Amino acid sequence: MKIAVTGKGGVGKTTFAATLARLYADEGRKVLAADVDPDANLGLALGFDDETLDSIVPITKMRKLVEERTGANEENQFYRINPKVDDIPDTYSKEVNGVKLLVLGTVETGGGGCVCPEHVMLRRIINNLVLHRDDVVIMDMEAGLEHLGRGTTESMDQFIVVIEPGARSVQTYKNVKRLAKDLGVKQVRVVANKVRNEEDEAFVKAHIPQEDLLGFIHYNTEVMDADRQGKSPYDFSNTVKEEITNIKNIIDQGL
Ligand SMILES: Nc1ncnc2c1ncn2[C@@H]1O[C@H](COP(=O)(O)OP(=O)(O)OP(=O)(O)O)[C@@H](O)[C@H]1O
Repeated sequence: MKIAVTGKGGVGKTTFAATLARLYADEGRKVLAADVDPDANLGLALGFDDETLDSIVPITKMRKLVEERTGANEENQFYRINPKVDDIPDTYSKEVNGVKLLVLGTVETGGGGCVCPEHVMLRRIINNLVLHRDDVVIMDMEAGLEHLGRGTTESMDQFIVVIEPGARSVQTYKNVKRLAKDLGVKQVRVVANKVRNEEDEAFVKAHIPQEDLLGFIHYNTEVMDADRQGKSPYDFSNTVKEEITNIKNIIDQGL
């Protein structure tokens, strides 16, 4: 199962991605969670301690590794566009609560899809995760899709946008849907988070087609408490766990 979770900063992609990862791990599945976010914080939500997290360097910031694999350095502007990366997920991930975390970080492409060595590495690792791993892969990504090539998206099982009940989030969903269509993604699905009441639910239902709506996660102060204490929301809120379990069931049934 390969799942990409996208959305604007702060909407709750990390909360959702981390909880989903832990639910799969609880079933005994091998789970790899990849953090492809400039504000990489998936580790905390999975349950890592601060010390371990401080020791993790995102792959895209490992200059030596990028140089070694791509052949690019200050003198050499030419580099391999197909660097070897298949060993990277196992070598550079760390495990907690049954989930392996691989922090990739991100590369600023200015929306134009730069072809710097770091970006080549990032795209190739993501491609490798999606095409060549047989376990569950959950990617926590920023809204842009520039790290995904067509070959990658065609093999992705779920493309999920996390939104809040508001016009700006709906706009993000529409933008992602447009970009995703160009990349051959069959369906972009939505998880509406921080839903407070029936009006919020009605707003979401009015703006998101029924077939794209995976479910709701309600606004819950336990999630904020977990965040404040640097803990996994999974260990703090049974309600959110149940809501995300319901969403997972829909995903698993292939509905
Ligand atoms: N259902 C919820 N109820 C209340 N607060 C929530 C809920 N979901 C997320 N939050 C809070 O919203 C904030 C952002 O959540 P989270 O880090 O999961 O979002 P994100 O989209 O991954 O953000 P970023 O892009 O900055 O990584 C956190 O403080 C989190 O505790």
